[in-house]
Amino acid sequence: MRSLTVYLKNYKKESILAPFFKFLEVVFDLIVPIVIAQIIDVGIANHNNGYIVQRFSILILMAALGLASTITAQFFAAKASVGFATELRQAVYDHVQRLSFTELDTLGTDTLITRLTDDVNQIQNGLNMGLRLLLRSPFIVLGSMVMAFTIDFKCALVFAVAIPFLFLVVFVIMFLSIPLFKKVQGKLDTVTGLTRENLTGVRVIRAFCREKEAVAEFDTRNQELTKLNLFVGKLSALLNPVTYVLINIATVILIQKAGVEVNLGGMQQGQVVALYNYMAQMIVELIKLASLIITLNKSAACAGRVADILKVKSTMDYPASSTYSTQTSKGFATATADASLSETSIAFNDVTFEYSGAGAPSLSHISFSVKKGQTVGIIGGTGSGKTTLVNLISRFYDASNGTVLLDGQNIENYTRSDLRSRIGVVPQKAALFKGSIRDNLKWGREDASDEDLWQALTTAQGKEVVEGKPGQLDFMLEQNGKNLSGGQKQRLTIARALVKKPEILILDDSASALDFATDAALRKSLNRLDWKVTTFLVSQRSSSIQQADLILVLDNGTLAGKGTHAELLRTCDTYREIYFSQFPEERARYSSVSAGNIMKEVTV
Ligand SMILES: Nc1ncnc2c1ncn2[C@@H]1O[C@H](COP(=O)(O)OP(=O)(O)OP(=O)(O)O)[C@@H](O)[C@H]1O
Repeated sequence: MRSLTVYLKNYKKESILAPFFKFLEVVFDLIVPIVIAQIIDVGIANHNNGYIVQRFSILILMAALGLASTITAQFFAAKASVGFATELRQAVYDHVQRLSFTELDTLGTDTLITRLTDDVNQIQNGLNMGLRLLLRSPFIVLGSMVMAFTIDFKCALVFAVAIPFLFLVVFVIMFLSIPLFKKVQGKLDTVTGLTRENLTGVRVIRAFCREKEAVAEFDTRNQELTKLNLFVGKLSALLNPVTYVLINIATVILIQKAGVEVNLGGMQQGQVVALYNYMAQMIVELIKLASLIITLNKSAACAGRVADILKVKSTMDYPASSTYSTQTSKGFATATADASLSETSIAFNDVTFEYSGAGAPSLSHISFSVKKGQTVGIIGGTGSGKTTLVNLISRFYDASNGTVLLDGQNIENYTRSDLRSRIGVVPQKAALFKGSIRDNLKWGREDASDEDLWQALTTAQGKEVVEGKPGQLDFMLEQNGKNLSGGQKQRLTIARALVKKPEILILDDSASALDFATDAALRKSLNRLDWKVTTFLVSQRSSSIQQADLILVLDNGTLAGKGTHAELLRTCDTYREIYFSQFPEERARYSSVSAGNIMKEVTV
């Protein structure tokens, strides 16, 4: 939590001035009861109107100065807390952007959203209140005691005994509720997650008539959150009655003692009024302190959660500059040392990969190499590891064992920007962002001209889609591109990757929403690109990858076969199984010819 104070460094002046002006306000507040006592004991007692008017003017001056101090303190506290929250939110967001997918998978999106929004807001509130009240309340409480001692020693002892009790109550309740506030935020994460899941999947919920179950589950989680919130609220609410009881007992004792003193002539009535005023000021301050402590507890819990995110270190490092020209990649010679490697675009050298906490590898001992300009088809059953394999090429994850090589060099030796500029990825789930089609396509390359964008759209079979929209490239997409169909989104995401003119193009099942004719047209135009590109085509459809120079067949995380379509039909059972399940008529033809002349017989 202390680590977060670094985000206050640009607001040092404000963080000092806010409590300073609060302190001035306290001084003016503490002078008031003394002036009132003088009006009673001197002005009223001696019927001295001039004195009363003079002291009354002082009271007005104190009030005016107090008000000015309050406003100034509020201004500085607001400036510091809002500025701090802005910097903290930005820092957490930047940090999250630098984390690898391994950390993001472990943390989870829901808690990141709560921490970036609600938690940062709670910290901002806590800081604002803290800067204004954290010093004010103790100043008033201790200041009242000091002033009481200047009036009457015996009566002031009442203050001296009551104050430690009051602080004890405040601290006990504080220590009991801090861990509970952390739990409340955890439950809030769950409710946020459930809300997100239910709202994004609302169509599916309705299609499967699961509304009742979804509402029931939300209700349960919401009730849990409410119950805990109520419990913490009740615990915190104890603070006010307990402090009231203590302070009222102290007031009764004070008035009794002061009354006796006045009767004995040791004190004047005005002084009793002043002592009572100090006690009353303490009540008000302790109530404020109680709500301040509740707010501070909440923000302390939230600050801990935000600090936890900032403590997470990315397990993926990128070199400051690409080191591949001087370093030898693990197990492989440098490109200059081995000319054959310079022809290799991507190579996997005995790669094994396990997701953090998964318990078993998703890819085991994968080895293959792909020449520049080749098209690679990746096929396999659901969950066989196809996406995982291409994610290692983009370095979304690092291999647990073995090496991934790009141009004969360990992929870990490339800078982030170097790597990203070489690889164009079209993910399985088409993701587009709020903005014009032009803005979205330019993610591929900032300086791309409209002509470049249309060219990419033509290749991606998306030209007609954009031509059909009002404003064409200026057509505004809604969040997640939800005003487009699934197939239209896929075409735009493919075009976005092509705008970059990458050396390596990865299409992760990204033509699944296209009809067969469009899919075929897309593959045809990808073969006619005017730059040399190595293409990875992940697909469930045999027809989509049949023409590839190399097909990788995955089965439960292992490489069941690699080769061309014809080779795999001869050598790989898994491939045959997939192919014949999609082209059952070919099975009969396959059985009727010998494995030797299958290449001629099977339609490719
Ligand atoms: N983030 C993750 N954390 C843990 N396990 C994961 C994660 N992503 C995938 N897996 C697991 O890794 C295995 C391979 O998943 P992958 O997404 O690579 O399969 P796939 O062949 O692309 O499947 P599909 O064709 O359904 O897209 C699966 O068993 C899956 O459960």
